[in-house]
Parts: sequence; structure tokens; C-alpha cells
Amino acid sequence: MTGRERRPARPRGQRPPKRRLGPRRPPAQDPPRQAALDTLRAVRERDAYANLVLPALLRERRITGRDAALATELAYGAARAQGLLDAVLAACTDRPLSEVDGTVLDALRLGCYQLLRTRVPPHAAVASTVDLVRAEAGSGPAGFVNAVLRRVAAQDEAAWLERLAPAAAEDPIGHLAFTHAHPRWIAQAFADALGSTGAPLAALLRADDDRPAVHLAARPGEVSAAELAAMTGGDVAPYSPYGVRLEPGAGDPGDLDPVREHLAVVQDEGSQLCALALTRAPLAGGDKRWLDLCAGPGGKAALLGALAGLSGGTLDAVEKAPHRAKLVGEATEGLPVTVHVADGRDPGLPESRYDRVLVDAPCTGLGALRRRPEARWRRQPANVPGLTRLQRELLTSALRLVRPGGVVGYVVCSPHLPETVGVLADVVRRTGVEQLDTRRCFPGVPDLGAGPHVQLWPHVHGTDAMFCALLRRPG
Ligand SMILES: C[S@@+](CC[C@H](N)C(=O)[O-])C[C@H]1O[C@@H](n2cnc3c(N)ncnc32)[C@H](O)[C@@H]1O
Repeated sequence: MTGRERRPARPRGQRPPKRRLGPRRPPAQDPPRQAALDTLRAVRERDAYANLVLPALLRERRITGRDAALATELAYGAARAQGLLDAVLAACTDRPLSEVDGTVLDALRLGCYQLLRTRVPPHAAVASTVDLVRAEAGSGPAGFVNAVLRRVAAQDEAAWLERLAPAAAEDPIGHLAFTHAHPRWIAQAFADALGSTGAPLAALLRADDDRPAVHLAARPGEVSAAELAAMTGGDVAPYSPYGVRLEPGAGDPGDLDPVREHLAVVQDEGSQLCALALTRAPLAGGDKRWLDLCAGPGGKAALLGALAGLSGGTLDAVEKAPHRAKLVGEATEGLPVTVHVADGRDPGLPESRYDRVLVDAPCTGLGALRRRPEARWRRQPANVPGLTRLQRELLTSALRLVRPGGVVGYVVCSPHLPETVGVLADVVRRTGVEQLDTRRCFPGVPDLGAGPHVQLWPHVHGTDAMFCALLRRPG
């Protein structure tokens, strides 16, 4: 993210702290904001995931209802908007943000987020942040935060964007990236995949910046989507026969009884559709042996395992990371699923055996950024080459494991072209495998493009930006 303005001078009389001053005071009497601050700190200090840290903190501190909703909005919102917030904060002090104490910077981000992107009254946003910092770090840092946030509060978000965003005429992608708080390289990747730098890119970035609905998948054979919707207060999803959508901010879905009782899993509707597409591809001959080559934590394995069970089949589920393999075992309890802790590139399973194989490959996750608040600022372009090599190797391995005439589904939760059509083109060229018209296995889903693969989009389908290609090994 680049700004085009020089930073104004530091607020008069205020010096940012080099380090925390004096002993810590007792926690501020503002549990939601304290929880949000502690979440941002865990993300920064320990590379933690906000969407794992915060629910645990809320449970531990018994923060519920409106307070939990506020903590969630502030922690996830500030994590998502970090680049934009930092550009505004940098414009309000002459000291590099890298020299500001970490906790003070987390608090500044929280305060700035409230000022720019919530309806919290400005005086409350500033005062509550100053109180947090006073309790954490003392009155010197609190004075610094007070001065910086007063500068932020002098303008609203639109005015800051006008002042700091690259000009749309000169750099349309940079402008949209800044406006919707995305790193520029990710906006560029989206533009490449969409083939647009105009309205579709703006719509995608906007949707990616929104709080997403939570999607559930009903376990086939146990409960219908309509029953699950009635049990959870959600709505039956538009495309997946097993899907239910819950309103954003409807609380921790892990607490829902059907999820606790394994009648449903939390799973994006796009993920459900990709797993289902594999089962829908036409197949001649036997259809009892299925394989999931990258199964952890088990969302798709649970859906595939239940469907395999209903038709008298079985699923082998491979996962390299032992702790994630354990999660697959838990997610598929009671289903005809065998979990293997192994490397999918050479899992030690018989070759030419399986009727259907899913490769839900490790990827940048650029298609699911809205569900992982801090991920967009953590991912780097340097991550891509290692991932595409692994994706090619896993897909090649799947084509050895599937029987002649069998079907392989290649899925990534990313629209980034090197990970999608790039990997596919390379493997198709080397193996001569047949690409199926994947769109036919997404019945009722509109706007699937020119094919033969399928790219889903948040702004079009309300799902994560999942990519799916179905391939048939020559008979
Ligand atoms: C995108 S996730 C799969 C999500 C899963 N299919 C689901 O729906 O819950 C990719 C998984 O592949 C695993 N993985 C990474 N490298 C692997 C390898 N070489 N062999 C097998 N699994 C691998 C990761 O640990 C991760 O759990």
C-alpha cells in the first residue's frame, strides 16, 4: 500500500514511546475492547489466527451477546483493514510506525478502525482507546495515542481515502486496493483472474472486505438443509443441497448443537459445491473407492465420507500434518473413512485404484481472505512458487492413484492464476489428461464463465473464491 502524501509533523508536545513505561496496570474495565486488543497482540506477536484466538478469549472471559459482537467487529475489522489504518496513522505522526511500541500500535489500530469504520461516537472511540493504553502502558503512551487519534478523527474515511489513496486515473488497481484495504499484489492477482480492473474488481474487493456469512453443511443422511436451517435460525443456501447460511456475527458456530453433535460442519458453500462436483462427474464402471489427498481439517472429507457411506462406498483420507489428521478423524467419526497420516505426493496407497480422487491442495488462500482477517497482510508473493510446485506434485500423484477412466477434482481456495489454470495447464500438458466441463457438475449455479473449469466469486455467488477443475485419467 502506498500513500502519495508526506506525513505531517508529529502532534505537538507528544512523543511516541520507545518501550512500555512502568509496571502494567490492571486490565481496563472494557472487556470487549480488551479482548479485541489482546487478539491483535496475539496476531502480531505469535503469528496467531484472529479467528481462533478471539472465540477462545470470549469463552474464557465469558463475554457474550452485544459485547462479544463488538469485540468481534473490532478485532476482525482492525485486522482486515490493517494496511489502510496504518497509512492513516502514519499520516498522523512523524515517527515510523515500526518504532511505535507494539501494543500501542495495536491500540491505535483499534481506535482508528472505530473512528473510520464504525458508528462508535468519536469521543468514545478516542477515550476508550486512551483508557486501554493507560492501563496497559501508562500515561505517556496514553497521551501520544490521544493526540494521534484526535488527528485521525479530524476527517472521515472518505476524506482520508481522497487524501492518501493513489489516484484512480493513474493507478486504478492501487486505488481500489487502498480503498478496500487490500495489499496491491492481491488486488492485482484478483484483477488478472477477473480480467478486469473496473467495476467487477471493485465489487470483488468490497465483498472481500465485508463480514462474511457463516455457512454450514448438513451431514447427508442425518439431517436435511431445511431441518438444519430450522435448528439454527439460518436460511437454506441457494446452491448446495446441504448448505445453510447464517447471518454474519451470529455468534460462534462451533457452539451450535448440530455442529457439536456432528450433524453439521462449518463449511463455505463454495467448498461444499467443489466436493459435490467431484461426486457428480459421470463415471463408467465401479464407483466405491474414493480418496481425499489433502483432507485436514476434514470439512470435505466429512461430506464425501457421508455420501460414500450412503452408496456403500468408502473414503481414504490422507493428511500430512498429524494434528490435522486427528481433526479429520474427529470430523468423520462414524463414517466409512480411513485416515492416513502421509504425504499425498507418495502416500503409500495402491496406484490406479481409486474411482474418484479429490486434491484440495494447500494454497495461498487468497479466495478465503474474508474469513481469515489478518491473512491478507501475512501472505506474500514469495509464498506462491513453493505452493504451485506442491500443487503440481499433488495433482500428478492423484493422477497415478486414480484408476483409468476415474475422475480427479483439483480444488484451491484461491483465484490466483498461477495456482489455478497455471498448475492445470502444466499437468495437462505433461500427462495428457482430459479436462471435463466442470460447469456441468455445478447445476443451478449461474455465471460460471467460459469453462471448462469453474471459478466461484464472493461478489457473484456469495461463496469463497473457490477454483475447481475435474479431470479424467485416460482409460
Ligand atoms: C486446503 S487444506 C484442505 C482442506 C480440507 N480438504 C477441508 O475441506 O477441510 C490443505 C491440507 O493439505 C495438507 N497438506 C499440505 N501438504 C500436504 C501433503 N504433501 N500431503 C498431504 N497433505 C498435505 C495441509 O496440512 C492442509 O490440511
